[in-house]
Parts: sequence; C-alpha cells; structure tokens
Amino acid sequence: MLAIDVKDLRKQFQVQKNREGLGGALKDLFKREYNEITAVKDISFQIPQGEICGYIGENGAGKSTTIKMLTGILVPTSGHLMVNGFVPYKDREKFVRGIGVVFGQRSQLWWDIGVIESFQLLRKVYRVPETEFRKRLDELVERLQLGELLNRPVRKLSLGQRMRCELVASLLHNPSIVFLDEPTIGLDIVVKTEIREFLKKINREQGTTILLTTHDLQDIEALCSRVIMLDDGRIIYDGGLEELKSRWSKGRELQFQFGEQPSLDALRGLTDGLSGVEWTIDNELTATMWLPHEVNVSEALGRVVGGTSDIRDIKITETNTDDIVREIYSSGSASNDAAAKLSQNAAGGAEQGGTAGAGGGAAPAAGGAGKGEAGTRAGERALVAAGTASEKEPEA
Ligand SMILES: Nc1ncnc2c1ncn2[C@@H]1O[C@H](COP(=O)(O)OP(=O)(O)OP(=O)(O)O)[C@@H](O)[C@H]1O
Repeated sequence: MLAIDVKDLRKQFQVQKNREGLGGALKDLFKREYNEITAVKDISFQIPQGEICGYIGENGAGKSTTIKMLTGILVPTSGHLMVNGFVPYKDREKFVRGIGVVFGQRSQLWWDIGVIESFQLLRKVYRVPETEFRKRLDELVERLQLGELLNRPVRKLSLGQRMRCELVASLLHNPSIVFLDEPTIGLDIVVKTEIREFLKKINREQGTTILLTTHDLQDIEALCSRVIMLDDGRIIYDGGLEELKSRWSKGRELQFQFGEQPSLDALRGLTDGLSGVEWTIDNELTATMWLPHEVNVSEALGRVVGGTSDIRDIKITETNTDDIVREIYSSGSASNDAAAKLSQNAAGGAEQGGTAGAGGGAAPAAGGAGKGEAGTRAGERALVAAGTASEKEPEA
C-alpha cells in the first residue's frame, strides 16, 4: 500500500490587501480586497510504505504548506490526497493515530510541565493503552537517552534535549508515517548524528515511512534515497539522490599525489584531446584534475597512470549535494534549461517512486472553507494531536 498518494494537490491562500492612508483604511472597512497566493501548484507524488523521502526547496517553496495538508492541518484548495489510507482533513480522529509529526521550530510539548507529563497527555490524546505506552516509552527513552530529562519542564531543556523529546512524543503511539519538518534545525553535529541514526533505525526495524523537510542537505545525504524538490510550489525533481548528483553535478575531481613535483604542462599533455579536462597544481606534490561527466573517468585515469611513474595516492571527489542544489536554485530552474532537465528526471523519478495508486478519492475542497483558530503553537499542537481539522486564517 502507498503511504502517501498525492494527485494535483493545490493550495491557495487569500491574503488581505491593505489600502494606504485613512481613506484606504475606511474603504477596507467596507470592502476588503484580497490577493491570492498559490503556495502549492498541482503537485503529484507517491510514497510507498517504508521509504525515507526528503522534501526540499528554498524558503517559501511550499514545503510546510504541503506537510500541513498531508497532516490534515490545512484543507487543500483542490486535488486528491490519501495518507495511510485516509483523507487527512476528513477522517481526523482515526488518521492522527497513524501519523507522527515534528515541527522543528514549534513544540508539541507543554512548556511548563515535566516531559513525562506531556507524554502522558499525548498518550491520552492518542488513546494508547498504559502497558503499551510504558513499553514503548522505555524503549524510546533508552534509545534517545532521555532518562534524567523526563521530569524536567520542557522550558528547561536545551534545544537538542527538547528535540529528542519531540521525537519521542511523535512516536509514542507507534505511527507508521512520521512527518519531520526541520527536525535537526539549530542542533550541533553530535545531536544531529544521533537523531539521524535513530531515524534510520526506526525505519529499518519498524518500516516507518518518513517524510523529511530540511534545509540541511547532510540530513538528506544521511537518510534519504529519494528526494522531492520544490520550487515556487511545483515539483522540479522527484527521484534518487544519486541520480540527482550524477545528472546535476557537472563533473568530478580527481586529486593525485605524486612522488615528485608534477609539471602543469606535462599533466595537460597527458589529457590532451579530452575535452573540458582541466588541471590545477595544489601544492608541491599534488595536482587536481577536473573532469566533466562526458569524459570517461577510466580513460582519463588510464592516461595519467600510464604517463606518470610515481603516483602515491588518488582521491575522487564528487560535487556534494549542497553545491548541486545551490546551483539548481541559483540557475533559476523554472526559467531555463535546468527545468527541462529536471522535469525529465521527475518523469524517471515518478516511475522509480513506486506504483501508481488508485487515486486519492478526496473531493476537492474549497480553499476558504472551514477556517478556524490555528496558527499558535498550542493551536497547531492541538490540531495535530487532537484531530480537529481546521484551516489557518490567511495572514493580513
Ligand atoms: N497562512 C498563510 N497565508 C498566506 N500565505 C501563506 C500562508 N502560509 C504560507 N503562505 C505562503 O505560501 C508560500 C509557501 O510557504 P511555505 O511556508 O509552505 O514555504 P516553505 O517551503 O515551507 O518555506 P520555509 O522553508 O521558509 O519554511 C509562501 O509564499 C508563504 O508566504
């Protein structure tokens, strides 16, 4: 079964226009004018159970809006959406029992009470039987080394400690899908690594599906085999991380360490005729060859090895994901060549991403319908936990 099945999903927000001056304010009193912002523009993707998928994009690309629709906090303007076999904003009560959510920048824990008391409250919200809760809590506490933190109020925890508690809170009811929105934001590398290892483990051992939104591409490298990349509300890439790297990195670097000082001319001579290959001397004994993807590595390597007598070491470096993604965004993907290249990938990625589902089954909902209180930290927590579908009031 598909964990997540999204088809032509769209979300528009109406944003109030404020007219200038007193006259404008008076006019606003009688007749409001609105601008429409389309945060998510008819996106489609499917995530099979047990996958860890990275959901990335620049600020304002539409990631959080998607996650909020997937978790039932926001009602889509149109499109179909099935998560865990439910339409998130409809079958709230049953739906929330199967999902876990961590919004890295917001807490789902109550600030002033002990961590354990927050967990107890969540146990009641999710209706987890006490014995099951104890067993699960002990296991999670041990894995994330929360022991002595359990009785402290959340406000006294460090960010790293709080984030470990947030993860436990999202997993207490043993959800089969976890949505993580920036789970490692602001954490030091030790805690980041711990959290990544923990996520890998629950995915491996329990088959938990994870959708991960992050600006930290190291998270993606460490965890995700698949990446969905958004730009201005549209999916511009959906496929494997390796494929993204190999298609998008322009080339790779081979660094050679020689036994004696190399000459730039001699090195250039060795790769003569291999178009695009460039050499730089790094220091007395090392030189780096930059080679575009079109040039066969073994041919270039063969020429250097065959033409020099004393190679001590060779290092191959791929362009890393950070560089690639930065380049995709800075090239203005929606407006040039890059977009075409990426949409080709997207087609390939969709095939790879899993079997086509039976479709969402959710009737398109009117974007403006069902507005209610949300937006506050507690509001969002309550929405996710308690299963009250609601919609964020557009911001003025
Ligand atoms: N409640 C809202 N009312 C009006 N506009 C909104 C609302 N929520 C989001 N938007 C707009 O929708 C667009 C997408 O926002 P979203 O928060 O989904 O982006 P994001 O990719 O999560 O960005 P970030 O990485 O900064 O969190 C932005 O232009 C944002 O201003």
